[in-house]
Amino acid sequence: MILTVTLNTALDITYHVRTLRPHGSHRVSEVTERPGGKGLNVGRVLAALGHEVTVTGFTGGATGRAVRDQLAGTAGVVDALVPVQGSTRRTIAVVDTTTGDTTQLNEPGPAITPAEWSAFQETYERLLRSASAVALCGSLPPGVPVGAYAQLIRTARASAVPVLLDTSGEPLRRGVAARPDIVKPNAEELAELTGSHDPSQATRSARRRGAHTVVASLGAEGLLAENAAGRWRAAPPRRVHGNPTGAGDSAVAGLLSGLVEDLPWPERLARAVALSAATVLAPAAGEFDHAAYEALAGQVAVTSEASAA
Ligand SMILES: O=P(O)(O)OC[C@@]1(O)O[C@H](CO)[C@@H](O)[C@@H]1O
Repeated sequence: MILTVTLNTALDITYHVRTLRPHGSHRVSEVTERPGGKGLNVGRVLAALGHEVTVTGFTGGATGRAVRDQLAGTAGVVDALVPVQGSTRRTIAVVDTTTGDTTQLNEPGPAITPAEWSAFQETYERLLRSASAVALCGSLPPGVPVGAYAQLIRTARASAVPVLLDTSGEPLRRGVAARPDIVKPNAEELAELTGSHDPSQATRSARRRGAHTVVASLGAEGLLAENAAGRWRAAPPRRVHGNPTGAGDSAVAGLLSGLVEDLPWPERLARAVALSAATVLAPAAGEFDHAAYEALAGQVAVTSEASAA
């Protein structure tokens, strides 16, 4: 199975409003509630692609129960979430239906105790024994050490399980230094990590810091990937409009499925870009428009660039 880790799970609430105005009062025309946090989205997309998935991380309180109840109805996803005393956070995405822009509000998450963190590490080590790959995704809730991902990467590497990291800030910096197989930052996270706003320079710099393969998500422009074998750009055939929440998570699902199927890198990237675009066309994170995915899959342009120095 593929294992995804979401230490800061969420109940994702998406509101649609006609025009979002700061200081204004708004009528919500549509609301959806879904299990969220990046790794849960990755897991749902992987399951929809036909992979066996186990999700772990922390959940607690009434929001945690809502997350678990919905996951229980998701075919192909095994729930190995670790219960905690605190309450799973809510994250709010407000979609302005006039402009198509999305505004996000992410709560910090529950405080995790040292005993809960230890319980998680035991669960993680046990699950790694039957994992073909693991993805470590999203922010850290309060109480989890900032070097948590670095530690989880070292554990995965010691168990010879390929590991992908998708996070930001200091957890990303420390995680990259622990030499993950793949790191998938967006342009902003990559610039913060490396100090460079030039994606080509920044991917190279992130590799020098320890990541074997760097896959940078560049929004509507697609992906830029670099490893010892080469450098590729993968771009969707056209700009798609919709809710981008979770588009990066679908790209991660595409990369992981390609990894366990042992696809060549250009095919992995094409799949990741098609899934990502098809997610923008779906109303909520962790879902994608299947017909659009099928249509886009053959239309992603992947070009090989001069190899990295
Ligand atoms: O606060 P984090 O963990 O960085 O991001 C959380 C989050 O915004 O990311 C997902 C979309 O990628 C949402 O499902 C989720 O709520």
